[in-house]
Amino acid sequence: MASENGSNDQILMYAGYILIALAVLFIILVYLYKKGKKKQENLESGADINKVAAAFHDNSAASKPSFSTVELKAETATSADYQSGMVSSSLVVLTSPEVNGLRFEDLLKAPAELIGRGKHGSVYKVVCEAQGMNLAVKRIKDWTISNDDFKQRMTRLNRVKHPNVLPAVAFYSSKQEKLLVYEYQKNGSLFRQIHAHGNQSRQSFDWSRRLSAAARIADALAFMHEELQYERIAHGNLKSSNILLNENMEPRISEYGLMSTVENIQEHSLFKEDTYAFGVILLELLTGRTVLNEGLDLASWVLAVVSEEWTVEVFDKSLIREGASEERMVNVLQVAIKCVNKSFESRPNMRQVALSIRAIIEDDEKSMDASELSVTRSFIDL
Ligand SMILES: Nc1ncnc2c1ncn2[C@@H]1O[C@H](COP(=O)(O)OP(=O)(O)OP(=O)(O)O)[C@@H](O)[C@H]1O
Repeated sequence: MASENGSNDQILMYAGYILIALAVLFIILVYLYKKGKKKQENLESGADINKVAAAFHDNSAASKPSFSTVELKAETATSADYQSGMVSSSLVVLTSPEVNGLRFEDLLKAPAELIGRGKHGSVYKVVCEAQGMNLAVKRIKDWTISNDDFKQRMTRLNRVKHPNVLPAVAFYSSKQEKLLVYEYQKNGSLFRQIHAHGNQSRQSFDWSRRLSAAARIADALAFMHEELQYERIAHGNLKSSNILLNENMEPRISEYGLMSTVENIQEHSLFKEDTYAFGVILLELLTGRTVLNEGLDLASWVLAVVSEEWTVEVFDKSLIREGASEERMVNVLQVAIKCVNKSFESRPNMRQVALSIRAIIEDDEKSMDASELSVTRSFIDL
């Protein structure tokens, strides 16, 4: 009898174990089902795309010189996601014959390298072998512009072309971040050209090349301002690191229209902000100094020096050494000082600035012709 009771207890105990095991199994199955469902929802809402993009950037941000996104693909989106077009459809490729067929996954697959972190985001160099080109991808986080407004702006900007403005070749937009894709410019920026000390490229950046760069940038800005006057899209973040140099060392303004916002800015001051920024670039070209000097911003430093006496002290020593015309440098300095006027109403618009610089170039050319003529005459006289 006692042994019968004992075996009943054992049966009950085992039944209890089985019940507990079944309950645990049930909980695991419910958890896995919910997780799978959530993943599907995320994919539909595009959250995986962000995850892919985030992984793309975080990986290179960890200062890896390059990476293959084969790992990232496994971690985040599956190849079925790509085939379904869910991922690639998020990248809007603007009309550009050079990047025909560029897809989001091409960007993700390609080796990438962080080349700079700015105030508004980071820039990555991406080598796209399929397209046979190098791209620069700018990632902007937390820009409050709506997706629709952003798309509208990019589409509008794409219709305004100028040889000295670098167009975006593609863009991607989500609530959290925007990606802008540009052609990579291997000769770097105007900032590097002006401020790269002690190397040959700076020495070769002589007066006529500086003046020509200034004229092209001014012409391009004047053109963009006129074309985009109605939509009120200015550059908004103009600086020498956003002026890139193409294969012929000609300047191309990058990131046009990415930062300019119309909120709280009076009707005409928006474009005059660009005039101010252009004035600072002129000062960098003239002085060879960076934007911050001895605790002062460049415009205040120049104004302080100039107000003491009209002086050549501000000019880049390498320009003096090469024998650049002091008169012409002073003319450009006068234009720059007008541009950085504290009151935006008193600043010229970019068309006026462009015309002034062209007039200075003409004077420069005339005086060069005249000096060549006098050299020839003196030879003849001999
Ligand atoms: N298309 C490009 N080709 C080559 N270099 C680029 C390209 N776009 C940007 N760069 C370089 O990448 C670096 C980082 O650019 P980024 O625009 O993020 O910095 P920034 O201009 O200093 O700051 P921000 O524009 O965010 O205020 C800069 O040195 C810039 O010259």
